Amino acid sequence: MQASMPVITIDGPSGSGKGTVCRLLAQKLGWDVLDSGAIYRVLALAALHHQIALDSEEALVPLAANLDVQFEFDNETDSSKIILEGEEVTHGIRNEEVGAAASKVAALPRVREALLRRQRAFRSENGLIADGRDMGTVVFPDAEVKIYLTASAEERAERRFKELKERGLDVTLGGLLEDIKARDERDMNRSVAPLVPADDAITVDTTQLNAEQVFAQVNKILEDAVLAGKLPHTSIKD
Ligand SMILES: Nc1ncnc2c1ncn2[C@@H]1O[C@H](COP(=O)(O)OP(=O)(O)OP(=O)(O)O)[C@@H](O)[C@H]1O
Ligand SMILES: Nc1ccn([C@H]2C[C@H](O)[C@@H](COP(=O)(O)O)O2)c(=O)n1
Repeated sequence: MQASMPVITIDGPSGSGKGTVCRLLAQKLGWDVLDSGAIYRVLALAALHHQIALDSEEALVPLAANLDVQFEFDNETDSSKIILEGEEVTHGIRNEEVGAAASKVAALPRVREALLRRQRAFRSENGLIADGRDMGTVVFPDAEVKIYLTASAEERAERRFKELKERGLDVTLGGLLEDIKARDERDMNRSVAPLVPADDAITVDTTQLNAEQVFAQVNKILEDAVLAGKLPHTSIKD
């Protein structure tokens, strides 16, 4: 069964370029993508809407278990549309406030447990590229290929600064660097599923690489995986 359902996991800290690589890979391979961070972000936004405290595991577990969220593919924009409780939140979840809130709810063990099945259900006959923090360690420990992307906090803050400025948001580089360091600290040091590379992950430090160079390195890793018999050669198109 596994050979027909390969999974590639891409884990790493915020701004390391996971989403960018996943999008490029999905376009190239035609595989499905799990953006697990979006699930935590949607849960955090739902908690904020319902005025549920971000450390209340008791209240967050039922919210997570019954989360009314749909990921709909939008042919017009060639991207996913996220609908929470009937309202589109595709862009509303992409800010630092929701990111920090997601990192807080994600630190609660029973919340993670409640979201596990929903994430594993993304495994698809097409093949799956899974983006997150614990894809290779917890959600898909049997993934055929595991990649860990990283970059210095300063470089990640610069990237985010550029992105948010282009979106017209009023942010400072210093503030974003603080946010990134706080998020790293929480995501890497929580008691459950902390952000660490899986033992069998290949690490790519993207600090000095542009997106094209990162994509080239990831492609090389996939080609090597085909040669090693970990991925079917039919799964990698030129
Ligand atoms: N190698 C790179 N060099 C420079 N900028 C990059 C690189 N990779 C991605 N970026 C840019 O950095 C920003 C963050 O990238 P991306 O969203 O892919 O990171 P991420 O790891 O998915 O972050 P998060 O976990 O917070 O969702 C984006 O604006 C993206 O265009
Ligand atoms: N597999 C995952 C994915 C995400 N999280 C948490 C921790 C992150 O800080 C937050 C937002 O993720 P992002 O969209 O920035 O990738 O969600 C996690 O704990 N596990």
